[in-house]
Amino acid sequence: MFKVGIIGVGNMGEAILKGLIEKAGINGPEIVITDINQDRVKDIIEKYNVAGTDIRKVVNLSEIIFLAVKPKDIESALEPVKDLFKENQILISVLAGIKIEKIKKFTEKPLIIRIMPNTPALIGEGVIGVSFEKNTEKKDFILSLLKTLGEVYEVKEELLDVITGLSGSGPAYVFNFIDALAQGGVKMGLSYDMALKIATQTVLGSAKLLKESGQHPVVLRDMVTSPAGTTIYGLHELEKKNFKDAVMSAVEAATKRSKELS
Ligand SMILES: NC(=O)C1=CN([C@@H]2O[C@H](COP(=O)(O)OP(=O)(O)OC[C@H]3O[C@@H](n4cnc5c(N)ncnc54)[C@H](OP(=O)(O)O)[C@@H]3O)[C@@H](O)[C@H]2O)C=CC1
Ligand SMILES: O=C(O)[C@@H]1CCC=N1
Repeated sequence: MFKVGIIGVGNMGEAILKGLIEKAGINGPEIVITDINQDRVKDIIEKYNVAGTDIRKVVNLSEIIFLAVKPKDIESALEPVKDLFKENQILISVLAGIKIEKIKKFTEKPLIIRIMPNTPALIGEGVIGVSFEKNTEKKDFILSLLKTLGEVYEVKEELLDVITGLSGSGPAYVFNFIDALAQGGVKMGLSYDMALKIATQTVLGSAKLLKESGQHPVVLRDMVTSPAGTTIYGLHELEKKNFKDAVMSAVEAATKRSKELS
């Protein structure tokens, strides 16, 4: 038996895999993976020293199975193996939008858990929303495993859509913001390389200050903003371009899209 099986080792499957090996102390040979993309399988086996096999063996041989295919591929992944699941297994779906109820239509046997991680799980700095199909004595174990990937928030299943729109998709918004900051620096004369480093540290340092100080973001914002100084001129431009409106709408739109995927 393998401790963990992963079906679909794309961006998220690899993030979970790397997190489990580097942060949860699970050894490569205790993990088995499968993917329809054979080049991907080969790469991942070489990179992490995991086992690779077909999906039937992954389902047959794993205690915990992460399902990390795109929502559109759920049927092609689960239909052929639906009769292979066993009562004592745990099936953890990372699929955006796909409800536990839908997964149970394929199989009633394993305990089904839905998570919504994000890519910073690659370095143990993720956010992971989680909903359990039902209460289980395995909950503490699963939560401790997920905590190695980042901060874990247990929520009612319907709120996983919001977590998807906020932290699941959030890294993409943040990377766009960092790139935009850097490009602003380039427009004003810095090299992109230097501007990107400065933008990245500005976001990281601000996030750390917010977290470690426990202060409200508005208090920290006001600490930066001198009367008639530079910052208020910059903030005014963001206000004119509806920055907060744009960010709130992004979370709203992604949340709605997650609901549509079900
Ligand atoms: N990327 C992210 O930041 C996040 C993603 N998610 C969720 O994670 C899931 C995966 O997303 P992501 O990793 O980005 O997607 P990817 O496309 O990068 O990875 C999915 C992998 O699964 C493979 N695959 C498709 N069908 C099957 C099948 N039947 N059996 C085995 N493997 C299959 C794909 O192959 P091929 O490419 O050839 O189709 C691909 O290699 C999605 O459901 C998404 O909602 C959740 C949180 C964050
Ligand atoms: O874009 C997506 O659908 C996935 C879900 C959250 C992040 N990426």
